[in-house]
Amino acid sequence: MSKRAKVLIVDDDPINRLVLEKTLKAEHDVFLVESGEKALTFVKTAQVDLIILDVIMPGIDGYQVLVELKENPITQSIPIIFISANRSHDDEAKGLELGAMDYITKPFSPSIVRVRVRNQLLIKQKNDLLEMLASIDGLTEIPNRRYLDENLSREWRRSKRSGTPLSVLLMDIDHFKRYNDCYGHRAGDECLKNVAQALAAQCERGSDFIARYGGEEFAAVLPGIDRHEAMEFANKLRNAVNALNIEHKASLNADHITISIGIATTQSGKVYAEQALLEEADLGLYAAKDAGRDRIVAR
Ligand SMILES: Nc1nc2c(ncn2[C@@H]2O[C@H](COP(=O)(O)OP(=O)(O)OP(=O)(O)O)[C@@H](O)[C@H]2O)c(=O)[nH]1
Repeated sequence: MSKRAKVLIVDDDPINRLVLEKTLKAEHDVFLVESGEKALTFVKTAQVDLIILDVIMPGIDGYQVLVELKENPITQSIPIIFISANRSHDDEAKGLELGAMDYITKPFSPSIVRVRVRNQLLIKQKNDLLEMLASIDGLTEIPNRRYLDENLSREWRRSKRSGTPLSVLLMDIDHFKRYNDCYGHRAGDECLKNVAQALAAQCERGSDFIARYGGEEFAAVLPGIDRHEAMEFANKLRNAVNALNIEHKASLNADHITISIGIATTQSGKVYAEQALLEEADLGLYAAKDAGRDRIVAR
């Protein structure tokens, strides 16, 4: 791995904790907790790349910790290696069936633990890369529709649970067919790429993102942002595209590339359902096009 991985060791036996720490600390950043409860609290606030989990512990046991980690979308992809004095095949099978990546029996060989941890971290790194590649649009290099659908769904549930607003923006490049016809498809691709990068560069908060919705359409998902703030953000996006000043002599509304934007917010008098949020933003976009393009309409 290019950077040191963070490995959490969960074991109620202080000697085991020390030996595991000594085994791994030359290669990884190691954190130690002595119970399942503390492990669950730890992963809520700290990012962890791998967990070595004792099975038998006072309080909640390793199996239960694993079940809870797998139920939480934030922790479900952390690889878990069980470490246990239980040498029965049934126990090992149970651990693996619950979703552990590996099962090591005590007493363990430090050199084998080191290699097994390294292997699991490599698998995790490759899985993360695949996941990332599957979520990025090949042309514009911003998140794709798949990423949008998954994350909008999650943000919508979070907004519903917490009662905080969620705004969605749909954007479309104006008269893009005429741009392709005038400058050619390759120039059209280049234009899409530049517009996408300019839009994505406006997302300063980690929770906001802009994805390619399809063709020459983009969507922004803004958790915690109300209608007024969404309007301000949309203005920033529109200005950013105008500032690119990409010549478009075939456009019917300007001499350069412009975008139209529709906005929908969960708390604008109505509480929209997840899909209705996109449909409302689309109605806003349609109204912005209808009113002359290069403008914003909030629903
Ligand atoms: N170059 C390029 N063009 C694309 C891509 N995806 C979609 N398009 C083009 O985008 C154009 C969209 O055209 P329309 O939906 O008619 O809309 P428009 O010309 O932008 O007009 P308004 O939306 O009404 O302002 C079509 O000509 C598509 O071929 C792409 O990946 N690359």
